[in-house]
Amino acid sequence: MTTNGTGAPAARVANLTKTYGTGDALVTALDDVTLDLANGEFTAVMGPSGSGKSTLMHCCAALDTADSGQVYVGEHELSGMKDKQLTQLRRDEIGFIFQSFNLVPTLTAEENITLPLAIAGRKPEQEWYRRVIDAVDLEDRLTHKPNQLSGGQQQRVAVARALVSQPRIVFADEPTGNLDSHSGAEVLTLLRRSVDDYGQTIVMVTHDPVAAAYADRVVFLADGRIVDDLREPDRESVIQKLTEVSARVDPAPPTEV
Ligand SMILES: Nc1ncnc2c1ncn2[C@@H]1O[C@H](COP(=O)(O)OP(=O)(O)OP(=O)(O)O)[C@@H](O)[C@H]1O
Repeated sequence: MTTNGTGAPAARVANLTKTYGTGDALVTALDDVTLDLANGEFTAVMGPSGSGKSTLMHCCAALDTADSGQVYVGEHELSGMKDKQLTQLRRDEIGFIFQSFNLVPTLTAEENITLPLAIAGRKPEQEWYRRVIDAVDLEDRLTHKPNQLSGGQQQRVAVARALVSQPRIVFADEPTGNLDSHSGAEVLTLLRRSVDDYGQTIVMVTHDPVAAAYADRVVFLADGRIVDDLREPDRESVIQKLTEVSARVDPAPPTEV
């Protein structure tokens, strides 16, 4: 297996290209993308609809494969791995948070949180588990089923589920897309704290400049390419960059974001 050397970033893609369809229907979803995702950093991925954000995240998270280029998660190079190894990697090294929460409706909050560990035949590391439950502030909701919880509480369960196995990297796909701004802020604060307090690495796709401002870095995609990279973003600088990126894609005068 090819490795990424010592001191590797949490994840790295190198010269990643992915197309869909053929002939007139050919779409280049990713066009020679190279990106390092540093350990302990919170990265937001933004860009117009169809710019390749989900494709990039799915390739990084071993949920999809590219046509060419390399994807590393830690020291593992994904193209060299068999299906069983990829399943193990997803289980042991990667956490996922989806827009639609994706909780199991018949299980309690606590059972949902510990499900990935149960599947892996592992028990939660007790001290870490308590810290996660404490951080997501769900102590009195652990025996509730998802339909007895608000959207924000359900997403906090999903965040706890992603964090409890101490994955190398967490991928979040529009984690606040279905939440009101107050619940969204709670979830984003929680993600931010997991980076600041525990050194968690997070990659989040979002359309929301307010959500992106919680990150350390915002990577902008357009037409399958990385076209900008912003450090220490705030809402205004993100809106400014988004306007510039949209103008590059569509030469019509930029509209207000
Ligand atoms: N399964 C597929 N078959 C064909 N084309 C696809 C497929 N998945 C994605 N695409 C195309 O690849 C390009 C990138 O799509 P992708 O979903 O990665 O963009 P995105 O930036 O996540 O968009 P959005 O913000 O709308 O979710 C788009 O042109 C899309 O239509």
